[in-house]
Amino acid sequence: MPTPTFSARFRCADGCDFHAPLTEVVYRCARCGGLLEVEHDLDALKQRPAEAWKALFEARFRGGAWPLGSGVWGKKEWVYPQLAEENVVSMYEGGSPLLRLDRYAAELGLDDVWLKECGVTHTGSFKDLGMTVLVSAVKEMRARGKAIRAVACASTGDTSAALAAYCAAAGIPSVVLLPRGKVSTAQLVQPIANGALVLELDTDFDGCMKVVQELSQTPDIYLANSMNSLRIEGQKTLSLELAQQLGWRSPDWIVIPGGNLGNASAVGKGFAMMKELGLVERLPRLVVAQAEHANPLYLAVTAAGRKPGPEVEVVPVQARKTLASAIQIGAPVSAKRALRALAALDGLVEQASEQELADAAARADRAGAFACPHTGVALAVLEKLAARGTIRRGERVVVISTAHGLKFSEFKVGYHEGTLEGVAPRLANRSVRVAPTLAGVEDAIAARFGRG
Ligand SMILES: Cc1ncc(COP(=O)(O)O)c(C=O)c1O
Repeated sequence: MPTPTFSARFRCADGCDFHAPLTEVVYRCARCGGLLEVEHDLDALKQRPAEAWKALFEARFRGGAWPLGSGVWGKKEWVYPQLAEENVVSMYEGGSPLLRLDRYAAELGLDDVWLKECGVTHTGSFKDLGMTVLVSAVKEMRARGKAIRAVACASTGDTSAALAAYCAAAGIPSVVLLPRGKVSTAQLVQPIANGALVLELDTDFDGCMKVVQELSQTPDIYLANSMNSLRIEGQKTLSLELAQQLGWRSPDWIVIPGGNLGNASAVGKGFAMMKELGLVERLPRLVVAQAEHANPLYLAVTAAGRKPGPEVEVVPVQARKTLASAIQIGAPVSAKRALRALAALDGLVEQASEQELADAAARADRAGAFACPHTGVALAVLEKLAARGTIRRGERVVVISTAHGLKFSEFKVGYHEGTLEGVAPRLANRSVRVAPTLAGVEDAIAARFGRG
């Protein structure tokens, strides 16, 4: 049988009859102004049976064949099928570990808890998954003669790191708008090192987002935030990859931290596509976890007093300072997309306080993880749902870890030294200063573990 021709294009996510090729500079529907999504020719994809897709994806996974060994480009037909291979800008993203956290699960009265470590990747966060697609698309557009001077984003830190790295690899100028004083040192130094134009604005993320949207009205400055649905296509592979790692079975629950809410919608899209094409039999339930200091989705769903769905109106809030700085977002651009994913995946929204997120990260660390504060938000919400009996023993849970803990060393050190504002560290582990002698070391061991 000849290989079917796979294709994808933009369409209005709100259902207007608006379409555009992926090589066009367009972020919103020309009719209603709503966000776009990437629409795949599902009939063409269905011509290959589910078992054949699984075998193909597995054969490519983490292999040496460039770029198909990438977790994203190994699924190219489902992401951006028409992209010319020479325009792929890849840093071997994806292929991140899925850890089983047995000791942590036992503390919660659960027995099947996994951590999908999206931070174990080139720039240390899940943002690489979407950025490889977006920057590749820009390379393709430039190769076709489109005048794109630079690619720009507003960021709480991780998006800017990914944009700068992929643009540096491709030789494309990048501009990042950061809220001054609200990103970690490690996050700030990444785009600086990769040669981006780093602009620190005296505002919060929502303020940066407003400016970058105005900036990208100029067609030669391409917008790299996740309102650009090319990013969602790459992030969607997270679902495919974790299903693959679980033997093409959906977990019962996925718990994910939510800020601008692009990632939650990407996870929903990945599972919906796998179900439609027969790669998984059922959908998992989706839990979006928000920091109590930046919780517009939680407030909206609670106020509506109903299951989350697209009818819920999300009213922007002034996000307050949170240890989970990358999700300090009060006006989530992808709220509607995420609400659709929550409706499709029988979802829930919960929140976590600063104390809860910090303790949850420390608790998981005690069982071998090294959780960033955003992952801490998701873990704290898992702990609440387990305590409430919503998530039970015998159910499989995957928590999405969105960044590497090392990017947030100020948070980790602050917790254990007891210097985090408003947090009483219940699980602090202080280093012990001892005399440089055998007796000094033995005394310290005895003090912690008792005499042998
Ligand atoms: C580490 C980390 N976790 C979670 C998020 C939230 O993702 P989203 O904005 O897609 O909801 C972000 C980015 O905003 C992030 O950088």
